[in-house]
Amino acid sequence: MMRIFIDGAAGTTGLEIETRLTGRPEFELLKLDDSARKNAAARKDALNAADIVILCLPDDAAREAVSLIDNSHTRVIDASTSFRTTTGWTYGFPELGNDVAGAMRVSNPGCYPTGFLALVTPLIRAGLIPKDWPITVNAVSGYSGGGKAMIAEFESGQPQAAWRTYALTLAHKHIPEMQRHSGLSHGPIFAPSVASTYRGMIVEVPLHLGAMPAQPSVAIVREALAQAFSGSSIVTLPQPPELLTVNQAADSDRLDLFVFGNAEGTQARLVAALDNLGKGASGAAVQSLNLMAGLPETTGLRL
Ligand SMILES: NC(=O)C1=CN([C@@H]2O[C@H](COP(=O)(O)OP(=O)(O)OC[C@H]3O[C@@H](n4cnc5c(N)ncnc54)[C@H](OP(=O)(O)O)[C@@H]3O)[C@@H](O)[C@H]2O)C=CC1
Ligand SMILES: CC(=O)N[C@@H](CCC(=O)OP(=O)(O)O)C(=O)O
Repeated sequence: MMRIFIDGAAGTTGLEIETRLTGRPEFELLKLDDSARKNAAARKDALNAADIVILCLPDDAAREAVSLIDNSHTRVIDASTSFRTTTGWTYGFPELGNDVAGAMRVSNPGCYPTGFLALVTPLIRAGLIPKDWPITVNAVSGYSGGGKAMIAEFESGQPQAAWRTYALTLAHKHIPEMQRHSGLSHGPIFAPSVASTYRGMIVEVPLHLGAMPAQPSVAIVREALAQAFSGSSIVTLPQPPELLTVNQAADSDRLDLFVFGNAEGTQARLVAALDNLGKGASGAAVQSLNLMAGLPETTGLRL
């Protein structure tokens, strides 16, 4: 049995991972009781006793946790933003060709970048989108994306907006990883928003196909994505439902991709649907854990 320690197991992402791992015979979960879960000495012992640790902490606490590991065998999956563009860390998106199975340090992708990178990276690699193309990404997330604090706000009983946008300084923390792992020469314009629903997410990239140098057809774009993810049962291109809602992939660990186009074939909307707590966080972490443990990647996932 591999020993697993979830640092931050009482938080939104940590609890979801613990639920997915509970009862799995391959893993022994190391746990700290409530009085010790923020005690640095107790955390240090657990971090060093584990074969694989999963950090579900705010950025500063995640950096601290990594600094507390003083042995060479403990492997790390970090759910925070801290190491997603750090040299020496493997970006935990195996469908993009990253070697997660053999990695010592894995950064779990951000929820929005997961949708964004699945939509654009294969098209950039195929030469259909130029690296310097001006890209915009619009997105809506369930409020659990903001962790315990935002959940408390939305569930306080006070009236909440049905939808609100944010990151109006155009400097959201996910832009660096979107740029780095897509291969774009500059970051996209990113317009995220939150809806008054617990979980689920839509990430959309509109494209003027007719203005692009390769002028790819909608069919070519769809085929490039289908080919890129042909080996995956997590990232797929299902038939679009009649109504595409923010809850399309909620309560699952799937990443559903759609390509819509106008009749002339000059414009497209690339759309990714996922659960911010599924493939956007806990599902991706469990997928990476499976690979690092030498197990089939979908073990214990909800597809
Ligand atoms: N929610 C989401 O959809 C996603 C979140 N993430 C990332 O995952 C990480 C966790 O997020 P999320 O679960 O939403 O956040 P939460 O706020 O829900 O949970 C964070 C947990 O960390 C605990 N914590 C804080 N500081 C320490 C510390 N020094 N030592 C031990 N525990 C500590 C908190 O304790 P307490 O309970 O006392 O506050 C809380 O239980 C973040 O980096 C976030 O950015 C990534 C993808 C998606
Ligand atoms: C709705 C909401 O507030 N979402 C969070 C992102 C949640 C997330 O998954 O970000 P990390 O993976 O980087 O933690 C935000 O925009 O900051």
